[in-house]
Amino acid sequence: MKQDMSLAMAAAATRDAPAKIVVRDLSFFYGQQKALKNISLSLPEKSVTAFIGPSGCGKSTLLRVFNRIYELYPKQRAEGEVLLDGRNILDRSQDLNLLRATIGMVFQKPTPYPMSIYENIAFGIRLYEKLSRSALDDRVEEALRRAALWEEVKDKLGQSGLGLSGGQQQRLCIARTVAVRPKVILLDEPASALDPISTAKIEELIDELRADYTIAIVTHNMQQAARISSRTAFMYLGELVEYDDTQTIFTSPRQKRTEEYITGRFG
Ligand SMILES: Nc1ncnc2c1ncn2[C@@H]1O[C@H](COP(=O)(O)OP(=O)(O)OP(=O)(O)O)[C@@H](O)[C@H]1O
Repeated sequence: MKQDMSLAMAAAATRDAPAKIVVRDLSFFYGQQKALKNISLSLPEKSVTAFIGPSGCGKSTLLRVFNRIYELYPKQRAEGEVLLDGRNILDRSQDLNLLRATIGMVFQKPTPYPMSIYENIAFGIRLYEKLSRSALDDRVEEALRRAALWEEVKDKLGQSGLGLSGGQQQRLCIARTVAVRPKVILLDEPASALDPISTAKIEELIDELRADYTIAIVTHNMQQAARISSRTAFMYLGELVEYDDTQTIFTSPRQKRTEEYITGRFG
């Protein structure tokens, strides 16, 4: 009941929030295969939007378009527009390094760099800013605190990030993303490789980050989508089937296919 109330409040706040990202008629191709079909939707600012749908429906592909990771692969291309604060990030003139600092991404498998915990955070900051050692120390601490990891690592900042547990590694990756002060954070199944306690920590963290960042999360876990997002998009075979307040999607979806999916009748 408490959860229903807070979701309803989050949804109401989201309805009034300005759009941070506006997707217009977006299609995506892996060679000849059209993996996203004319998607249009807006992500409200400072809120969590969840993307759900059966395997292969295009959730990760959509997230990968938002920071143009696909550019690394020659046969992949996007058509349409993705406006961030009104500017089309698919435009050729967009600086990709700047884009990836503005729109950070965390993957399913924790991917710390093979360097110290401190350097995992400091490395990205140094790419974009020239800071004194003490200012850098402060930024590293701030990022680790934001990711609820500081208390666990403050006495071993010089040790390898690879020596942390899976859940801690994932929070380190979130800290690394937050450290460069992005506007948007993309999370691609960030907790699916983690145990329930680590998953709960990541969910708590997302709940805190929503106050400052626009967050898009792909998840297979429908309870997780219901717990942490205020808007939910249901995708199927590269199409956006339904997009609404999370509570509406989970309690009274308009499309039959959405209902079948959330009630576990397919997928
Ligand atoms: N690198 C690739 N090359 C060719 N086709 C791809 C590639 N990556 C994904 N696809 C195809 O694009 C479609 C969408 O895949 P995508 O990974 O975005 O789906 P998804 O909803 O995230 O799936 P999952 O939940 O299993 O991660 C699928 O048909 C998939 O086979």
